[in-house]
This record gives sequence, C-alpha cells and structure tokens, in this order.
Amino acid sequence: MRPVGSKYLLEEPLGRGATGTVWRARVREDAALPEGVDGAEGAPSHPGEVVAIKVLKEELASDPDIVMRFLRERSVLLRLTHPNIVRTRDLVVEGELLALVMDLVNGPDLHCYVRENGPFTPMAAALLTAGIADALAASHADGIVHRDLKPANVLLASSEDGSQMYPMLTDFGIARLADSPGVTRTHEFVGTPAYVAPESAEGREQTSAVDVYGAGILMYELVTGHPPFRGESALEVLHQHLSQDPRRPSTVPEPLWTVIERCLRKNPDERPSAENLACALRVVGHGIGAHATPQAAEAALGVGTLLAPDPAPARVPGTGAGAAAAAGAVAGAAAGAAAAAAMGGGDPTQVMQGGSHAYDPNAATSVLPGSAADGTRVMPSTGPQGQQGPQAPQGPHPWESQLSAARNRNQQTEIGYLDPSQDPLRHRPRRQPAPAPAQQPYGQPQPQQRQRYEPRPERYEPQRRPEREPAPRREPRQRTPMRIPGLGCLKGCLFMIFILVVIFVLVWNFTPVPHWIAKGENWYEATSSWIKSAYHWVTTLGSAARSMHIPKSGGLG
Ligand SMILES: Nc1ncnc2c1ncn2[C@@H]1O[C@H](COP(=O)(O)OP(=O)(O)OP(=O)(O)O)[C@@H](O)[C@H]1O
Repeated sequence: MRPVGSKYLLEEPLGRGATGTVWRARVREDAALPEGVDGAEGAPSHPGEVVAIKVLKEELASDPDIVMRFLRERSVLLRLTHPNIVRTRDLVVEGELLALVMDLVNGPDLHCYVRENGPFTPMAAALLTAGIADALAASHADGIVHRDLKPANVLLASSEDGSQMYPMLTDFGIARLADSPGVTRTHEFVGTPAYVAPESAEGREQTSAVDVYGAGILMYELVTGHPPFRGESALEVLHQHLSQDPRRPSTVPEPLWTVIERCLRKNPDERPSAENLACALRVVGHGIGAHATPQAAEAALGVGTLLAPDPAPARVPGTGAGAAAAAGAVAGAAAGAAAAAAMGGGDPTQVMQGGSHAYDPNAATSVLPGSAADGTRVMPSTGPQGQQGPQAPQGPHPWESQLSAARNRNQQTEIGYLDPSQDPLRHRPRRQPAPAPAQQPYGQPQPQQRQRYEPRPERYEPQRRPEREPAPRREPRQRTPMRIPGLGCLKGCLFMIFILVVIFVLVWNFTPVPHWIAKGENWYEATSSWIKSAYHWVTTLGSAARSMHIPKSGGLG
C-alpha cells in the first residue's frame, strides 16, 4: 500500500481517466486529524475509513500553474456538498503529487452501466438526469461550472436497501484545475469532444450553459446508447457540434425530445437553466410512463414552457474576451493561496517537500494502460488569441484555423500536434515528457483508454531496406531419363503389364487356346492333340505330293 500524504494509504486502482487515476484508499489508523482541518470545510474522516483518491497525472501535478490553481480551488471544492455530488474531502499536495480525496461510491459509472445494460427507458433517463440537473443547479448557484459533464463522470450509488439507484456527479473542479493558463490556452485543453458545447469548441466565453448542453448530450446517450454527434476524428465531432442539428430518434417521446433539443441549442442563451431543466425533466418523467395520468401526460406535452433560459448564468473565469485579465488575476490569487498553504496554518491541504513517505506519482498514474473509444481527449487549444495576454501574436490560433478550414471545406480535417516551439501562443518552456507507462500489476481492472493526440512527423519518409546481395543463379533441374528396370519401378511394372496384356490378346485371338478352354481340355491334351493333327496334316500332305509323281516314272513300261 502506498502512502499519500500523512493520512491516506492507496489500496487498489479503481479506474483511470485523462486527468489521473482513481484509487480505493483508506484513512491511516495513525492519521493525525487536527481539529478544524476536516470539520471546517472538508468532510470529517475517521481512521480506517475507506475513501476514493484521484491522483492527478504527473503532467498536471508538475505544472506550477495547476498547483497554484489546485490550492486556490481547495475551498471551492470542499464546500460543494449536495446529495447528487460526490463530496470532495481533502486535497493533497506532496512534492509532485496532487490528489483529491473523495467519498467512495460503490457503484458503476453511467458510461459502464449503459455499455453493459443498454439504454435506459425514456422515463428512467428523464428522472435520472433530473438528479444530475439538481447537482448542476446547486453548483451553478455557487458559481461553479463542471465543464466536463458526461456519463463517465456520473456514478450510480445505491440506496441503503439497494432498491434504488441515484446519480452522483463527480470530477467537479478537474476541468478548472486543468484549465491552467500555462496548459490549456496556449497548447491544449482538456475536454471530451462528444460532449463539448459549441462555444467551448470555438473558444468563446463559457457559462453554466455548457453543463446544460452536456446534460442534453448525456440524456440523448442514455436513451439511445450513443451520443448524437459521432465521427472519425475529434475535429469532425466538434464540427458537428457547431453546425449540425441533432435528429430525434424514433424511440424518444416528444416531451423528452423537447427538453433534449432545448438543451442542445447552439446558442447558449436559448438553453434552460439547470434548475428549470430539473423541474422540466420531472414533469416529463411523470408524464411519459405507462402509468401516467392524463393530466401528467398533458403537462409533459407542455414542457416547453418550463424551459426558460437562465437570466444570469455562472461564468467560467478565464474564458472568452476577458481571459487574459482573468488569467493574471488567477495567478495572483493562486500565489497568495500557495503561500498560505505552505505556512500550513490549519490548512487541510498538505504541502510536503519529499520526505520518507515520498510517493512516486509515475507509479500511480502511468501504471494502467488506457482504452475507450469515447474517452476524454487532450486536444490542441481552442482558446482565441484574445486570451493569450499582451504578448500574444496576431492571427488565429492554429487549431482554430484547422477547424475553420474543415468547416469551409465541409470535410474532415485531421488534428495535428502543435509543436510547442512553433506555437505562437505558448510562452512557457515545455515540461519534460512523462516516462513510458509501467506494466499493469496483476489483478488490476482494465481501465478505459484515453486517446491523446501525439506528435506526428512533418513528412513521411519511407524507410529504405538495406541492399541485399543478388541470389546465385540456379541451374535448371536435370531430369533423370526413364529407366524400365523391371519390378522395382512403377513405370517398369506398368510396361510389363502392358506387354503381358498384348501377349494375352494375341494368344487369345490367334491361337486355338479359347477353343481348348471351351472344350475343357487341359494344356497337355490340347497340345498333344494339336501336334498330332499337325503331324497328320503334314504326312497327308507329303503322301499326296508323292502320289502325284508316280505316273511320270511308271510310263516306261
Ligand atoms: N468517488 C469515486 N468512488 C468510486 N469510484 C470512483 C470514484 N471516482 C471515480 N471512480 C471510478 O474511477 C474511474 C475513473 O474515474 P475518472 O474520473 O478518472 O475517469 P473518467 O471520468 O472516465 O475520466 P476523465 O478524467 O476523463 O474524467 C471511474 O470510471 C469510476 O468508475
């Protein structure tokens, strides 16, 4: 078991995503739990208690901007409590390790559940998403936007008697942490193409409406088994988010489609607030079931009136036109928070430099190979140039150029890796690449693969094969002339058989053998009788000849 900070021991990995690996862990028996540390903002922990710990990837953990943001976000994440939100209990910073300590949820995530059990009924999908919308409404009221809503980030917890399941939204704040000025706006952003809102894809200002868009995609997937926009490449999917209207599948009842369609509006101002969405989904859920009363069905049909947009959506700082200023503010505030944390006055976040319990983040985050088709992808930045600060050069970001080129040509464009040295928007030196992943330990579950766009060579250089010595010329094969030696050779046997057949035919046709056989004579009798006849014939012939000469000699008398 690996220690994390001074309070936790990692037991086994539960899964791996784009931003890190989630472990089942335990609060150490000897953990010092100072008064106020957990009680003030986080949840109280007890020695021996089982928790889930998300150890963030080394790329994130070794980025000073993200560490700053992590510390700054601490109080926001710890105060976010709701029955449908997985509670964050603690944040750990130790050397190059960043970890979020959460409640452990004993249940699958929605993505796995749908993959294994198939789509939900429209009624179940509506009521389940209503719970998620409740969680979003609470976080939006607190000014927190999730920004990575998708089935994999919703865990299904069971009620105490196990008869019911309810959704628990997790990974709050991860997108905020990853959205560091150093990482995302200049080089990459963390997001999931299948669930990304059009304004996020275009690098426009983001508000809580991006979560409502994500809820629309999620609902569509719950009832059909797949998201509405799919494609060969991430860019193709993003292009569809921007330009295509989703079609209503035949299995989706009209009231539910009204809700989904409103959530998926391209214009964020036309999407309902999360609060209104939750309310509308309950009306729909109760009006489309087999046992719905006529009044409930009637109310469901009129659900459009309940989907009023949010008059004051929560804004995501650092996106859109004011990004540069926000980024500066974030850095300043984060520096202050880091200094406070380093002093450690009653701060649940642990700041340790090395030490005997030093944890190797590589072992935790790079142990498991990944694999899923729809995983979170790390993609080239979508941020507009206006976000890059005063030194940002003029002209669109290269990724935006690719996207608009694809849109204009209406064809698929491949996403290419943007060499940081050539990225006009990148001002920081690049980190060392992460070491190659270690082998998966025995008995660990297969995690889902997250696809990362890797650098491609500029041009494809076909590799030449080394010249080989010409093979020596072979002499034509010599054929051995056919010999007929007799029985040893098949050809000889066949030849002998042929000769015997010819002899037999000749004997049978030109000798009296058939006649003898017909008379039943044996060889000796037949031969002797034949010789006698021949002898008789010859003697008769001789005496006849003699008698013809006698008159000539007898004429003298
Ligand atoms: N609090 C938790 N309790 C129990 N299991 C959890 C908890 N949080 C996450 N998991 C499990 O860990 C897996 C990985 O979680 P993680 O959030 O890293 O993955 P993800 O959401 O698929 O990826 P991403 O980083 O793209 O959001 C999840 O699929 C889930 O099964």
